[in-house]
Amino acid sequence: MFGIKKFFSKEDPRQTEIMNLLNGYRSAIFPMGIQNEWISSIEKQKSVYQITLTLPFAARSQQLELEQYLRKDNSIDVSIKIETAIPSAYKFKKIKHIVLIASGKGGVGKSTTAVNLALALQAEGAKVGLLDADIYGPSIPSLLGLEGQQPSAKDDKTLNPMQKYDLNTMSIGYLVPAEKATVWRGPMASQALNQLLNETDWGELDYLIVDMPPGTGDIQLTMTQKLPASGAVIITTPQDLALADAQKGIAMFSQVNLPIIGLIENMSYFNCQHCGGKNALFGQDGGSELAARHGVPLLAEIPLDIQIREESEKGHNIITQNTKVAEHYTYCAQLLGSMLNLQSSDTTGVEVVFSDD
Ligand SMILES: Nc1ncnc2c1ncn2[C@@H]1O[C@H](COP(=O)(O)OP(=O)(O)OP(=O)(O)O)[C@@H](O)[C@H]1O
Repeated sequence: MFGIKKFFSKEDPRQTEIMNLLNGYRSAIFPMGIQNEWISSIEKQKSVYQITLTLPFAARSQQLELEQYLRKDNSIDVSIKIETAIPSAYKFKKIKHIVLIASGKGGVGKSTTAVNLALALQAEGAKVGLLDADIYGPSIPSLLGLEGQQPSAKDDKTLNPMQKYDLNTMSIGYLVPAEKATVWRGPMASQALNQLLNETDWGELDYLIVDMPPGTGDIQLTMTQKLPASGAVIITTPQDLALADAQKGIAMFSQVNLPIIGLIENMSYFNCQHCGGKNALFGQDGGSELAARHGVPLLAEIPLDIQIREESEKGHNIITQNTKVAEHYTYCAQLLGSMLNLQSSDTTGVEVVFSDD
């Protein structure tokens, strides 16, 4: 990485002050501040300092918070531009990170969360693919409004991914009628996943988000072992049964030494339309307690929201609609990228602790 100093036109104490302030900034997304090698340039144009940051994870919309921080407490007039350059150690083909989205139990909103996280990562500046590994119940085609469409062949051996909202996606649902896949036995399902992963021309991706089949049985374990993943995100709801199954998911990934990037509690609460208050209809704090018990980050508490269900059913992109609900996924995507960056950095690895219970 380049040193910031060479971009200074001449010694300006304000530039050093900005650098120091950015180094000292702390938030959940930047637990260790903005590092010097991420500051590409600081240039004064008229009275405004133009700052370009090149981050190793996708967090484009952090620009506003950082500008506010520099302006408010330190009265520096700044304009920040955030670029993304995720370190390019390819884990598989030209894919930098494969991230598994899993749940111990069906119906907790795993696929919906996988799609919205993929879209949020993309909107924040990453190049993203989405692989539907839920061989028995593929829902990615309908969540992206691509039902009934089929991918084209690149050559005898390779398929072009289906594209929607700038995501590259592949699903068994594009290739086989649903009733056929549901009768497949474990080895066939696992082989189908292998083919979807290996025989798709994914192109260059920062993240490949994989929507795993629900559950923690042999099929999920075999699939996990076959995927060269960087880590897993577990989706749960606050209900006791879902939490108990999420715990089994944590145990399954620990068995194969796959880091848990974090837990997402979906359908956490409901915003009452009348009083505006939060209604914890499925229980309270279950996700945060489970995360704390296992030493994994809680990446988000996503509300039960009618807009999520309605827009998902229509295959719409809720992330680009700038809704309140989109903010949850955006923040979660930034946190996921930041955690993954910390986990994959040699010097600053986050220790993930698994307890026996
Ligand atoms: N936060 C939410 N608010 C409202 N509805 C939601 C939310 N999350 C998911 N849903 C809805 O819940 C239903 C189940 O979601 P989804 O299909 O994503 O679950 P899943 O865990 O992937 O299910 P399966 O395990 O069967 O594949 C869908 O109708 C979806 O629109």
